[in-house]
Amino acid sequence: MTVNPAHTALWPAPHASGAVDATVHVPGSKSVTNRALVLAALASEPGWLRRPLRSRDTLLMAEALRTMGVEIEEGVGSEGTGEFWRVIPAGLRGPATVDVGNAGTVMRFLPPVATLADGTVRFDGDPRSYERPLHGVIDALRALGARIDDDGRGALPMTVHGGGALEGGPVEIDASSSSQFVSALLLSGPRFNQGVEVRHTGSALPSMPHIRMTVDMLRAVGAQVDTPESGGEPNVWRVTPGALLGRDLTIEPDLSNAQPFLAAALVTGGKVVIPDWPSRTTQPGDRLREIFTEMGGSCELTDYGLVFTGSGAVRGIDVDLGEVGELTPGIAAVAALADSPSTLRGVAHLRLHETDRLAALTKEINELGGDVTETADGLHIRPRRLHGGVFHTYEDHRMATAGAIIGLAVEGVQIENVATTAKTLPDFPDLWTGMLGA
Ligand SMILES: O=C(O)C1=C[C@@H](OP(=O)(O)O)[C@@H](O)[C@H](O)C1
Ligand SMILES: C=C(OP(=O)(O)O)C(=O)O
Repeated sequence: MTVNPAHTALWPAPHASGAVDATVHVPGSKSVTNRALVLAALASEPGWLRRPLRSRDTLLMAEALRTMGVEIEEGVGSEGTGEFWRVIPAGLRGPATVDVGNAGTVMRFLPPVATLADGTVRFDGDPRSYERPLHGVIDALRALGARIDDDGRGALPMTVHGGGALEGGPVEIDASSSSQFVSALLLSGPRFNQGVEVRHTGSALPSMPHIRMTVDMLRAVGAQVDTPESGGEPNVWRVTPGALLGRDLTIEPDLSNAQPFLAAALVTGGKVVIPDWPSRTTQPGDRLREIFTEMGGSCELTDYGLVFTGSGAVRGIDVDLGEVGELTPGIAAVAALADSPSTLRGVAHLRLHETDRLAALTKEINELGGDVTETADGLHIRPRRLHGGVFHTYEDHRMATAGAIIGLAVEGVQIENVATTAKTLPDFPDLWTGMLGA
């Protein structure tokens, strides 16, 4: 096996010599960009995405849709409007091969789309993608009338034999390992002959804000969606069949990717401004306003954006992160630098994210001298004086940014493969050094 030198390269994480004071323009949301691409591809007229995120996960999504026949033109708008993608839907077709990389959104959102294609669509990806749960999507699609060949594990690689249409209707799934199973079925639901009714039957469903994001974005393109919150049964979502509108959508900044920059203000007692922070959003990163305030900061949401200020003190926290699991690595990093212990709960499913995040955080923080223990569904973090060393990242973008947060406060931290941040934030190293005024 050849080793990619980028994967073993070490990046000296910059140490902050004082309080940071910066404005950071954070690129667009991965979750919004990839939903917008799917919905635009399924629409009955062209649509626009403005300021889309250009990162590995979103470029994989765009490329996959292109291989199924969708046209996506890229351009730059007039002054100040930034880049745009114009999506021109077409009859979806195979044969096609989709590389999902290690993008949960691509591997889960596209198999339902592929059932609508005329022809076979082969799905493959990074080695880790073979281990990430997909059974909820595969079993549900089979129950709704799709023909799918996999190797019997209910995982990648697999082939969807698209028949040009899918019957759809009611289906039960256990989405306790990923909310993306529910989002995947809902996103394509309007295009199934009978729509779809998804009933989650397992234990706690993680990442509810991401399901709300799916529902909001479906409604914005004209879909009719009934949800538990709109008076329906608990754990049941129903999408009525119907055509989708093309939309002109400006993508919000990725609030989960704003996390390391806010954390920088918190751990250095400085100030960071994130322009264009939305006043209303379904992004889970919006919970950072509350979580990082409890950990010692304060924030003000203005018309310009979010102004976040650290106080100099960093406090531990006891918090259930089940709704906002993707924030866990950054919160764990801050917790390791706090003045009191933390307990992070409700995130057992992170063991099947980009890497086993609970094991990776425990190992890497402890190797810098920390005291972290894994629990059944999270982490106990007792802050200790940390020292420098190599912070391994396991091809996980959020491990790399977590290590960078620790590096601000601890001299001599080296991040392995910082390039892995390209999954959702290719500009990370430049934004980070820019924030520090380097
Ligand atoms: O739908 C989405 O865009 C996402 C849902 C969540 O997945 P899980 O429910 O699998 O945690 C989240 O962690 C992921 O980063 C993005
Ligand atoms: C879990 C994540 O990604 P994915 O969309 O691949 O599930 C994440 O970005 O933290």
